[in-house]
Amino acid sequence: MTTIQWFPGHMAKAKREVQEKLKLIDVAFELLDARVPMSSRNPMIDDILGQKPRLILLNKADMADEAVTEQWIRYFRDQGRTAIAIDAQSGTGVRQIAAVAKEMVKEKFDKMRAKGIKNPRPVRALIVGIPNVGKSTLINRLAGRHIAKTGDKPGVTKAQQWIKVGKEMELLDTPGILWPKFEDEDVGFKLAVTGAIKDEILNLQDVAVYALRFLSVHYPERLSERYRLDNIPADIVALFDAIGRRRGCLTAGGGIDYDKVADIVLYDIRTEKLGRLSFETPAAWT
Ligand SMILES: Nc1nc2c(ncn2[C@@H]2O[C@H](COP(=O)(O)OP(=O)(O)OP(=O)(O)O)[C@@H](O)[C@H]2O)c(=O)[nH]1
Repeated sequence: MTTIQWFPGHMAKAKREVQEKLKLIDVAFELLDARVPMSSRNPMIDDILGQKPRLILLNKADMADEAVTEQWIRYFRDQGRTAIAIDAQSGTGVRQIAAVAKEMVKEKFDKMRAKGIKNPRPVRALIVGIPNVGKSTLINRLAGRHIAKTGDKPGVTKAQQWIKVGKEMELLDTPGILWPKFEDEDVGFKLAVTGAIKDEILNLQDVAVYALRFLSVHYPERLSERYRLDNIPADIVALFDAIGRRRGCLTAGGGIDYDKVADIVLYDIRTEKLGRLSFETPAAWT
């Protein structure tokens, strides 16, 4: 497993690498995490992709709140962009990608035909996204076989060739890896909550505090149900205590083991024990 350290030099290199690849392709697939579409977005993406046709793929939609994902699709549509929800792991939504991509580059290909090219080449595409957003999983899914290395931990993508996706599309087998806006603390927490950045990077209790505050406001009924709480204490320590007591997270001295509570809450979020959750809504971005 490689660990990506994002320093200014690395970011400049990553940008250059993506821009080199852009010369080879017709359409870019911007892969985002449907649960946190803004936090999983590269802050310079418009600058990096320029005028290249772009299809936004809201991945891991199986874990996101469906209603919120619909809002995001509308949000992007209002900005003149096309977004679709997919689940690269199970393949839901993946089959429509080639058709939508083809439609997006129709003008360019019509021009080729007008110049007398009868059978233009397949539409060429590149996947770009931050670490752990599902690039390798999607490449494998589109290829219909195992090509790219995937992993639970961030930073595992390797190897470059065209992969055939049906007759009409081909994909570069090495995705463009870009960085998130990690200087923003909120972004860091959201990426940590959804498991996109490694648990060693931020303090787990801090991440759990962030998650519980969010859930208390946006999904209180899920917390009540999961941890059998009659009411959700407004005080965060009281909430940790309540969950800790329910789950028997006690220290040797009989106090609450806050690390254990944090572990349980984050595990429950990441394994959908609290249901499908979205941690960002478009309302904050309009
Ligand atoms: N539930 C769910 N999990 C997914 C989906 N897509 C990918 N995953 C999981 O997310 C994790 C990361 O996926 P990868 O395909 O390795 O991500 P990547 O973007 O290639 O990661 P790097 O190699 O770090 O750049 C893996 O555990 C996948 O199984 C999805 O649509 N739904």
